[in-house]
Amino acid sequence: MDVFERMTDYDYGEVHLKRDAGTGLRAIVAIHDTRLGPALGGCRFLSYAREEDAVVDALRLARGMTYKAALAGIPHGGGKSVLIKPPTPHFDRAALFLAFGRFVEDLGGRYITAEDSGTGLEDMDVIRTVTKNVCGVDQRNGGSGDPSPFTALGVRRGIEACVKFRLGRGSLEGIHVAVQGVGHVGYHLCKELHATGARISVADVDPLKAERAKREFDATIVSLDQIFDVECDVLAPCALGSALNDQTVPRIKAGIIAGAANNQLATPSHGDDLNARGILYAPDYAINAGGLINVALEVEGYDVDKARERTHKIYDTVYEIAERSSKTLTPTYRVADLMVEEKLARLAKPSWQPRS
Ligand SMILES: NC(=O)c1ccc[n+]([C@@H]2O[C@H](COP(=O)([O-])OP(=O)(O)OC[C@H]3O[C@@H](n4cnc5c(N)ncnc54)[C@H](O)[C@@H]3O)[C@@H](O)[C@H]2O)c1
Repeated sequence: MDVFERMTDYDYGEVHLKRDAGTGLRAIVAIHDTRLGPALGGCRFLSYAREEDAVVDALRLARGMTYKAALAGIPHGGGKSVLIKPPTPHFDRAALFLAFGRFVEDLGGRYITAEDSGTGLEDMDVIRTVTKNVCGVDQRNGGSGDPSPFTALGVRRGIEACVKFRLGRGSLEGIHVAVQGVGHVGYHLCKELHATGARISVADVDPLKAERAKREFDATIVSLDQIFDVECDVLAPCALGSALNDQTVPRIKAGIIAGAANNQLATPSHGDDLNARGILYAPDYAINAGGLINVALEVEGYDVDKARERTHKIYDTVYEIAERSSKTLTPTYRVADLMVEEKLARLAKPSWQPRS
């Protein structure tokens, strides 16, 4: 694999690799941008068929973090770490995460790690014993807890911005929202929506989760496939990535798409298709930043009121994207990228360095 070619593809200057024979640690830390502050991003612990896939995953995800943090106004750059899961089931997990924590510490504060796929609070608590450059630790240790309610709050505010912009309505009362996936975020989103008087339809592969939404929020359950055909005001994808694809985009009846899932557009051209159909799409990384806003506050000292206050600002960000898109006839996903690129280009200061 040509690492430098991949770094060029993803516009990188800095990728760190670490191997620790004693624990089986094989770690990649990708630091995409530090102009706004130290790179912040989760740590994945997964099996990969090829090492190249792990490196590309880190590069792709860290770049996404730069955009998400910059748009949310968080003083951080984008980073991500990928730990390749040892092939043998018999490894000492605590020792491995301790070795990773030391690696993070050696990076001198340029990268701050957190939970991601395959890692949990216990792993962060292990890392915390050897470095302070970690967030998402246990609430008993000053951590920020479950990010999902904050992500859901941000999505509700983003939906409100879209409804105001597109329908001229200052409230969600009577607005019909179809929620795909009522897991951690989708459940809390339904709770937020129900409290505002919105009408809710839901679909989930897990019938118990759909039933819970029906019971608690008077939601109407529809089949997994039908969720894209619901005659509603807002479609909120809150399940997996690529929900907006060749099969689904032509069927969507909603005038607004605003949900929590990451990477909702199967390809950028699906964002163009939505724009051509006159559907207002709230870019995923703009609207789902509440969880990141919440966890990032651990770096300066966690404060739940500040987390809520900052998450509420997602309304303004999404509204501005909708306005600029409408004025410039540019798809919203592209407007969001441009807003980040303009912001980063304005920064004259050099990359963030630790205080001496
Ligand atoms: N948890 C957060 O704070 C957070 C933050 C930012 C982005 N996200 C993104 O939001 C999405 C949801 O995250 P989560 O933490 O709620 O995950 P989750 O796994 O708790 O919930 C996802 C739900 O979607 C359901 N689902 C899966 N496939 C489905 C399908 N085809 N149709 C309908 N339902 C389906 C699952 O059964 C599950 O209930 C993910 O894309 C995640 O990356 C989450």
